Amino acid sequence: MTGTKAGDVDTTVLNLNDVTFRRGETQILHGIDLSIGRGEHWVLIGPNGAGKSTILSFASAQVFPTSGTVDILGQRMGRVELQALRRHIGHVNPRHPLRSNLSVREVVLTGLTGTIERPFRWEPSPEEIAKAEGLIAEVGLSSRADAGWKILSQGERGRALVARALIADPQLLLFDEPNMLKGDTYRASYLQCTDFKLAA
Ligand SMILES: Nc1ncnc2c1ncn2[C@@H]1O[C@H](COP(=O)(O)OP(=O)(O)OP(=O)(O)O)[C@@H](O)[C@H]1O
Repeated sequence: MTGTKAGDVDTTVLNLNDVTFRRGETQILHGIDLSIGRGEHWVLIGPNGAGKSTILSFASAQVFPTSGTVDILGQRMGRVELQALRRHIGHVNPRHPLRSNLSVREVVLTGLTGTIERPFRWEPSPEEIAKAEGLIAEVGLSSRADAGWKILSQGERGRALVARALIADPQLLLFDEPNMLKGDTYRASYLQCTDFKLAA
């Protein structure tokens, strides 16, 4: 879909080649080719149920396609350790599947481990905590840093997820349903995203 050459690790951050996705008898995606180069900004637009979130689940190294290949940051899914790959991807997912009641600060810190839950025995460094606090302030959540996930509003969760997505200085930043972020938060996160991609 772009002029970027597939497999060009230096300039291609994401490459989907002839990807299909099937669940049961239902063919959800078929024959998807998508190549995204470093520094490019893309928007996926389509009707409800078209498969946008499913494509983002491949791009974020969360879900394997039924067939076809997915290369993320020069690494082929199925041939790399997914958690290591996820640490380089910022994914703002409105269906963030957190089960425990981590605080905002802890959720943001899971961006460093590439996990949903806080890993057993993992302790962030003082520098990492300071970075989390800075991002929490940037998304306007400082007064909620100790609040548990379960009591957060949808908008507050969205802000926390933006900070989580940015904390590891990702090489690939994905927003699912960015319209859940309103006003200044959205603008701030978008500017961060733009700065990052221009610098990459
Ligand atoms: N694991 C699954 N099992 C069965 N069906 C699935 C699964 N994952 C996705 N689907 C179906 O695939 C279709 C595409 O879903 P997806 O969430 O990717 O759409 P979308 O384009 O993001 O939609 P929306 O704009 O409504 O968020 C939907 O009909 C959904 O029900």
